[in-house]
Amino acid sequence: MSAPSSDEPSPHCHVHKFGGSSLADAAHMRAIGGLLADGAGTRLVVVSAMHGTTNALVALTETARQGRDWAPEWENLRQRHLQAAAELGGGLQTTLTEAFDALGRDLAALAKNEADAERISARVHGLGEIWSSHLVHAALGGDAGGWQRLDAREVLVVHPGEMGVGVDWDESRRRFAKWRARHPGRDTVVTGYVASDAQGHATTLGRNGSDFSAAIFANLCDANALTIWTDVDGVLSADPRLVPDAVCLPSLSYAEACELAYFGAKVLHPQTLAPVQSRGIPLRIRNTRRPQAPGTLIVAKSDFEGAPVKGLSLVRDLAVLELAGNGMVGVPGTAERLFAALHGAGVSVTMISQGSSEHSICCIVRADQAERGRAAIAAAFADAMADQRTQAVHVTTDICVLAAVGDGMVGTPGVAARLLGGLAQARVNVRAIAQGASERNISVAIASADATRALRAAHSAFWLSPQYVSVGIIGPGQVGRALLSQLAATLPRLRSQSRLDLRIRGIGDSKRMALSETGWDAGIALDALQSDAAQATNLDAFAAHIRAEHLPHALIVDCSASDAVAAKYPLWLAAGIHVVTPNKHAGSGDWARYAAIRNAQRQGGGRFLYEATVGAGLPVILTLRSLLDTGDDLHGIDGMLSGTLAWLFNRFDGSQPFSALVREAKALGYTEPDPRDDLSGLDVARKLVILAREAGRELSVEDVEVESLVPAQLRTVGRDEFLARLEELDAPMQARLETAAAQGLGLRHIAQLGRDGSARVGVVGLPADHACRHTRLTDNLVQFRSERYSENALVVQGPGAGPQVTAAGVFGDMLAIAQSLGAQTGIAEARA
Ligand SMILES: NC(=O)C1=CN([C@@H]2O[C@H](COP(=O)(O)OP(=O)(O)OC[C@H]3O[C@@H](n4cnc5c(N)ncnc54)[C@H](O)[C@@H]3O)[C@@H](O)[C@H]2O)C=CC1
Ligand SMILES: N[C@@H](CC=O)C(=O)O
Repeated sequence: MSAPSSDEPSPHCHVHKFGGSSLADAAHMRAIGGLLADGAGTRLVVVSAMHGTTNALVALTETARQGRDWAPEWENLRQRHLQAAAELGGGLQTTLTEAFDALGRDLAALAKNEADAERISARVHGLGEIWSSHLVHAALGGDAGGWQRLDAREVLVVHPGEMGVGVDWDESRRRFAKWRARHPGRDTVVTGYVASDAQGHATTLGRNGSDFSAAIFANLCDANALTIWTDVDGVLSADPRLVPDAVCLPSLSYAEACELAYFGAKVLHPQTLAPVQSRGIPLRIRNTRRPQAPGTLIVAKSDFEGAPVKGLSLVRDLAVLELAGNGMVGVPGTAERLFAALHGAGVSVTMISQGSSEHSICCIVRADQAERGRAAIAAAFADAMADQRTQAVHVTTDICVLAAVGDGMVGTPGVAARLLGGLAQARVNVRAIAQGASERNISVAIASADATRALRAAHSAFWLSPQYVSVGIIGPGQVGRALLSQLAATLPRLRSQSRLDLRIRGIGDSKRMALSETGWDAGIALDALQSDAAQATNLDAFAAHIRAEHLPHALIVDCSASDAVAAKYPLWLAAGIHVVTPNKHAGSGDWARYAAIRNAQRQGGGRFLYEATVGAGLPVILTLRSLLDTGDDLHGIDGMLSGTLAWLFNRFDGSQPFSALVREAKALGYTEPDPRDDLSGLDVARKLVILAREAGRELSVEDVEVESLVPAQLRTVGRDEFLARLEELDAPMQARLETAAAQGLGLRHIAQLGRDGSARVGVVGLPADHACRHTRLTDNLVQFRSERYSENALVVQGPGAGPQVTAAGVFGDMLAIAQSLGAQTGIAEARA
C-alpha cells in the first residue's frame, strides 16, 4: 500500500478512534468528551459501531438471506439505538427511525432474493458505524457544539485485493480535501469501517476495520497524532487471558507492532500501521476505562530498552503441509511449483520452513484450508509422486504458531536459545521453526495442545528473571511466620539489586491452602490463607501448582513438623522441585525414604537443603559437609544439640519449678510443637541421625541410646494433657539437680556420635570448667573431631532454637538454591 503525501499539510490535527466497547451506551458516548478534553487543534473522532452491533448486522443479513425471521433481532437493535438517542437528545429519533426502516427494506429484499445480495450485505454490515456516528455527534454537542459529521463513504474509496482492502489514495485525498473545503477547521465525527468502492457502492474495510479507517484519516489529515481508545491498557507482551504475568508495553516500533498485529495480537488491525508509518504519525493505544494509564506508544523507533523480545503471540487453528522427497534436492522451481499450487487454490501461507538439504519443504496454513492445499500440492506434484521423486503430502493438524517479536532481537545472540530453552523446559515439542532475515520474528509451530503451556514458558523465558523461583510455603507456624516476615523485609531489595525473584505462589497449613498465579507479597501471603479463595489442603495439587511447567524453577519450603509432608519429598524432588526444610522427619526418618530422597537428587531432580534441622540458623551441616567434601576423616561429633534443653539447664537452678521453665521455653518458640520431642531426647536423637547420615552412616533413631526426661505415665497421653500435667516433671528433675550439685556438677543435655557408630543422647553432670557449662541461653555447641581436628575439636556454637534464627537458616537455604540457578545467561549481557 502506498500513501502519497499531501502537498499542503493540515494544521495541528489529532485523530481519535473509539471501538465498540467504548460506545456501549449513551453514558459511554458522553464520556468521550472528557477523554478529548486535553490537546489543542482540530479533532477527528473515528467511531466503530456500538458494541455487538456489527456481529448483529452480519447475523441479520444471514438470517434474511436464509429466509428466516429477522424481525426480532432487528427490533432489538432498533430499540437499543433509539434508547441511546433518547438519552442523548439531539433530535435523532427521526433519523434513526428512518435508517432502521431502510434496513428493514434491505432485509426484506434479501429475504425475497430480489436484489444483489452481496452489495446489500456490504452496505448493511457498515450501518452500525453510520448510526453510532450520529449518536456520538450528538453526545459531543452536535453542530451547536462545533462538531460536524462525516460519512466516510463520501470520501474514502477502496478496492478489495488479494492482500486485503487497498485504498485509492489519490481519489480519497481529492474527495477529502473537497469535503474539508466545504467544512473548514471544525472538529469532526467520522464513521469507521465503511468506505465506497470505485463504482460508488458502499463497502467495508474488513472486520475490525475501524482502526484502519482511523489510520487512513490520520494520513489524509497529516495528523500529529492518532489515539486508538480501547478497553485494554495497551499492547501487552502476551494475551493476558493465557499469561497472567503479561505486561503492558510502554512503546513499540511500527515494525514490531506490525509483526504482533499480523501474528494475532487483537488490539490492532494488521493494516493499521502502514498509513501512519508512511507519515511517521505517532500512534498511541489507550484505555477508556483507565485514561490515566499511559498506554502503548507506537513510533518509528521504540525507546523502550526492555527485553529483546517485546511480545509473543499465538495463531491457532493451523496445519502443517509437508512435501518431502529426494527428487526435490537441488531442483530449481520446486518451491515455485508448490506455492503456485497453493496460490491457485486460494490457500494463504502463514509460515514456511525448509532445511538446507532441500529434502523437504513445509508450510503452515489455516486448518480450514489444509485439505484444499494438500490436494493442490498433490495435483501439482502428481508426476513426481508417481515415480517416487517425492512422497505424498503429509498433513499435520491441530497446530499453532507461536511468534516472538522484537527489534532488539536483531543482531542479538541467544534469543532463539532462550525461546527454545523455555519451550524445552516446558516439554513442548517444536514441529517447525522460521526466522526471517529481518530477525524481528522467530516463529515456531507446535501442537495446539501445548499452546498455552508454550506461550507461558516463552513468556517466562523472556520476561522473568532466570532466577525466578516459584515458592510454596507449607506450615506457617512460628518458624513459617518468622520466615514470611523476613522475606517481606528482604525480597524487594533482592529483586531490585539482583536477579533473585522468589515469588510466593502457594501457602498451606494442615487444613487449608491458597494458590496464586502471579504470587503475593510475603507480607500478605498469610491473608490469602484466611480468604475465601483458600481451599482444603491437597499436597499434590499444591506441588503441581508450584511446579507450573511454564515457570523456570520451583521450591517448596516445608516449615511443618509433619511426617506426612516429609513423605512427599522424594516425589517432589524427582519432579524437579527443590525442597528446603527445618522439619527433621525426612532427614532422620525411614531409611528407605531417605535413600529415595538422595536417589532423586542424584538423578538430577531438585535440591534438598535442611541446614535448619540441626542448630537452627547455625552452619552445622555446612561445616560437616565442608570437612567431608575436602577429604577429612570424621572421628566423632559431640555437644549440645538442643536449644530448648540448653536453655532449660542454663536456667534450672531450683529457684523455679522445671515445669514453669518448659512452659516459658514453649512460649518463646524454642520447643518442638510437642515439647516431649525435646524432653524425651527424640529431637536431639533425630539431629544426631541427620549428622550421621550426612557423614555417610546408615544410622536410624532406633539405633540411638536415648535417655528420656518424660516420666513413663506422660509418654502416651495427648499433647494437651501432657502440657496440663507438666508439674509431674518437677520432683524428679529437682532431685536430679540436687544430686548433681552435691557433686559440684551442673546438668547438661549432651549428644555423642562415636567413631564406632555408637550414638547416645542424655543428661549428664559436667564440671564447671567444661565447655558446655560456658554457654548462654539456647546456645548449641557442636564439636567435630576429625583427622585434621583431632587435638582440638572444630566447634560451632551459637543460638540453636527460636523462630527467628531457624527461619534465617531456612532463608539461607532458599537463597543458596536461588543463587545457584540462572543457567540462562542474560541477553543484555550477551549483547554487550
Ligand atoms: N522452633 C525452633 O526453634 C525450630 C524448629 N524447627 C522445626 O521447624 C518446624 C516448625 O516448627 P514450629 O514453627 O515451631 O511449629 P508450629 O507448630 O508453630 O508450626 C507448624 C505448622 O505446620 C503446619 N502443619 C502441621 N501439619 C501439617 C500438614 N500435614 N500439612 C501442612 N501443614 C502442616 C501447622 O498447621 C503449622 O502451621 C518443625 O519441624 C520444627 O522441628 C527446627 C529448628 C528450630
Ligand atoms: N526444639 C528444638 C528446635 C530446633 O530444632 C530445639 O530446642 O533445639
